[in-house]
Amino acid sequence: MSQKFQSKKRKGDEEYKGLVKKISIKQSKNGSKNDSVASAVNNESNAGDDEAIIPKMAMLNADAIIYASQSANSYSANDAVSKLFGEQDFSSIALKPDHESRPLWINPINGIITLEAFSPIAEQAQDFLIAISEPISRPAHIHEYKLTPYSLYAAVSVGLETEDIIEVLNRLSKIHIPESIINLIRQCTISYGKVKLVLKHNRYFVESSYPDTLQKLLQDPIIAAARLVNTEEDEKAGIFKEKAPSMNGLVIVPPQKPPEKPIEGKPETNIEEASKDAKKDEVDLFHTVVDLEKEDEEDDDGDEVHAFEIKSDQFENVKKRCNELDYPMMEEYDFRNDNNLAPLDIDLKPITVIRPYQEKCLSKMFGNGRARSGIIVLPCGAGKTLVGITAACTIKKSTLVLCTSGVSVMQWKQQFLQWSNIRDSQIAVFTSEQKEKFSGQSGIVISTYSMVANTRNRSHEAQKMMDFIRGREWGFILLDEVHVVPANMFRRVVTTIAAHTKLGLTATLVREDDKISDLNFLIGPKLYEANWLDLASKGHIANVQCAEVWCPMTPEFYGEYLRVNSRKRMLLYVMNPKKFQACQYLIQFHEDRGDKIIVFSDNVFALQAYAIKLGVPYIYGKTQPQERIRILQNFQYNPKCNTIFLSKASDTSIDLPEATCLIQISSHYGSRRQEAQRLGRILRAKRRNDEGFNAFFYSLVSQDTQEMFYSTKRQQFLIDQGYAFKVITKLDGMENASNLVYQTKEEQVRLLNEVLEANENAADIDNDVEANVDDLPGTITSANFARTPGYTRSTASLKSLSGADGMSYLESDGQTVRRALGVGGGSLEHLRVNNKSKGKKRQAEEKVQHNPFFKKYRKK
Ligand SMILES: Nc1ncnc2c1ncn2[C@@H]1O[C@H](COP(=O)(O)OP(=O)(O)OP(=O)(O)O)[C@@H](O)[C@H]1O
Repeated sequence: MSQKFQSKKRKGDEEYKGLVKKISIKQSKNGSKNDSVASAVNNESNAGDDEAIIPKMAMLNADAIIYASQSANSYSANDAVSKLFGEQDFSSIALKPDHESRPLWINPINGIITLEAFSPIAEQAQDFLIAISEPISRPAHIHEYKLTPYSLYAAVSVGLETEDIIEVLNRLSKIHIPESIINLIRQCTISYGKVKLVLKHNRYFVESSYPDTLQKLLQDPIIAAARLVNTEEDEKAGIFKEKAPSMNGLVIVPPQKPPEKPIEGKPETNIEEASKDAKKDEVDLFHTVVDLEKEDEEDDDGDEVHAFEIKSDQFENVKKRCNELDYPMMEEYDFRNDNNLAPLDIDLKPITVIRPYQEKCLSKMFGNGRARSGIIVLPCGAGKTLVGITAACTIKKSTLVLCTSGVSVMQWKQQFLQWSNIRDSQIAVFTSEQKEKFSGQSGIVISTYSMVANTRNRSHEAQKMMDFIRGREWGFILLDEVHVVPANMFRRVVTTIAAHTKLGLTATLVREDDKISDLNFLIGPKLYEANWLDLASKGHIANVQCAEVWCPMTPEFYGEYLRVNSRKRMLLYVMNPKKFQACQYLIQFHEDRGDKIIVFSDNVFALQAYAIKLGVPYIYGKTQPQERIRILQNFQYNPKCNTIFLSKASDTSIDLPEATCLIQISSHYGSRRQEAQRLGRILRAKRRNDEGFNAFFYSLVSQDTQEMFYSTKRQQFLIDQGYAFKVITKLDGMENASNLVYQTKEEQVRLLNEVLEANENAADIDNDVEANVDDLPGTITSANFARTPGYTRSTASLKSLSGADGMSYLESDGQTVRRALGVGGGSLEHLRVNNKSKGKKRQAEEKVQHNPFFKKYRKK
């Protein structure tokens, strides 16, 4: 087990112990466990709004853990070696006789589930585990998941029930489910998912199949005061039927009909059929999970649903109160029966075929014929946009889409027009530049979080647009890149706009500020999370070779690095001449192979210095829109423009499927999310289905500097998704390259002086990003593609390429770091030969005729 892995584990265990301690103190103060929970609820009620919205899940978690830690010793066989394993000694737990055919094991102390990903039923087991637990780490052979109160809440939200979860887990487990885990599941699911908030005919109803729960809620003074007693008109309208008087005035909602058309555009692919047959045996073995959902539907049909109405201006208070009472309300929208909101005439175009995993996440959202609010997590480039559009086509009501930048706004609009039959007049854009309204009763508005959440300095036009957005009821609100929006901005948006269904989309449900829990309650539970490597193996996203390239510092740079303050240090390790050379060498190497390369730097000083020195075009926050479009178009369609430099401005929202190689020269501290988003720029590579195709992701780090620490931190998310980072300690062949920059000591010292003379602010990241990104027009779309010259790009055969062969590397898969010099049989030279004629041809072409586009970027 690697040190990193162990320290992560230790940290998790310490957090648990911390919680246990906290709870124990509360218990001794308050006398009993229940009192402690009650006091926690009271404390939360008194806390600010931010905390009150989050129920006491952590407390539940801690309660369960107390149980677990008390019984920890009972898992030890207490033999001679037990003490070596401490609390992790589970030698007394008996394996089931047929444990070999069962794929998972559960840690009774911390709820971590270890899955054998090579088991024949691993795929189905993964589906189940995704529904009930958080994926922690999913490399090729062994996966780790963790049961948490949030994940169990999400499980209940998509229709799983307590006993079913325990039953299926038991079937899949090599050991009998430990008592501590059963307790955790029971405690976390007992009250969740039992109460729903349903908006019907513009009236809010609290619904449940458990009348006792509703009675309990009605005993709360705040909820009781918010209740609206049903009138006779309701009965006449036939919406409800009074239950027996003993039900204290609760009404019974007629059972839901199953949806006529579950999801628009359901694919009927042969692949699906074929894999169904092949997996029949496994499915038989796994029938419990599959049947579970069927049984649910059947049960649902027979269930009596009870409800009471609440005043519409009180729904936020009731929601908050239910959270405090630990009965968080799931939000569901009965869109098929909503005759109040004007319908939106929108359908997927007949040519649109959604992929199986896209269908799977949508089935979690629309599983019971209503629309559930929640979050869908799909890798970058896996098609979140189409998932959102399909959801809008299913709900068919006015839709508000919020994105992080003006660029994304334009891309969303273009994608709506591409995939659906929506008319141009029905789709409006609200950005700092355009303030459009749709015509007619219903339509789509696409805007940014900042436009909607901003409360200061609104222009008259913007204010009118805001009144338009706030003054109406939205059937659906789509929240793109939910993980990046600051919590307070998010709260402002979600609480001021009336929407029946909220869907959050993201690739990286990690926030460096650990505010993910806010999202669970502001939007809803996570409905689905896809496996990156799984989608790559099926060709939906590209296979990527990841490598960290270690660049030694020159003695002069390192001497200054040890001397100067931390801001200048950053500039020194980014501007290290050896890194310059590595970058240039990799660009040449990959251009010769026929790759299109993006070089990322979030530091503008370095971005400009590298790009100008290497004669390559670059885009950063201050680049004018016209110039930006010109550069991107050249990158996409000009065979002579194969490399561009981009700043932080293009981390997300840039769709360049031509890009097949990414080199990162400067990255902002240890952001795991940013690293994943950058990788996302090449996951959508057009050529991903070419035989043997690999995209390449290089992170250049200066050896023995802070950058190495940040780099390791940044990679963690991708390592958890199963990506293995090769560490290249020496780029094979670089020493023989004669045309590299900064070869002589004089040149290196001159560069050092430039860095030392640079203003302190030169170490800043591209701060113009947020300010400018809203103003930037979209990247190349099918609409403006028509206006571009008819360039085509020939593809090289990549059959024989297998990665960074021949380089000296260490491999880091999160668990091992091993030296593997020259492994792979090939060499850089060998790889170059495969595309040599093509590379030579290109060089020859360039020699003859310099493209005027580059002139500006070549150093005079
Ligand atoms: N079902 C599908 N059929 C054909 N093409 C698809 C499908 N789904 C997605 N795509 C294409 O895949 C590409 C990536 O999609 P999209 O931009 O929605 O990804 P994303 O998940 O939002 O990525 P990111 O997180 O990086 O923004 C787009 O070019 C899109 O048109």
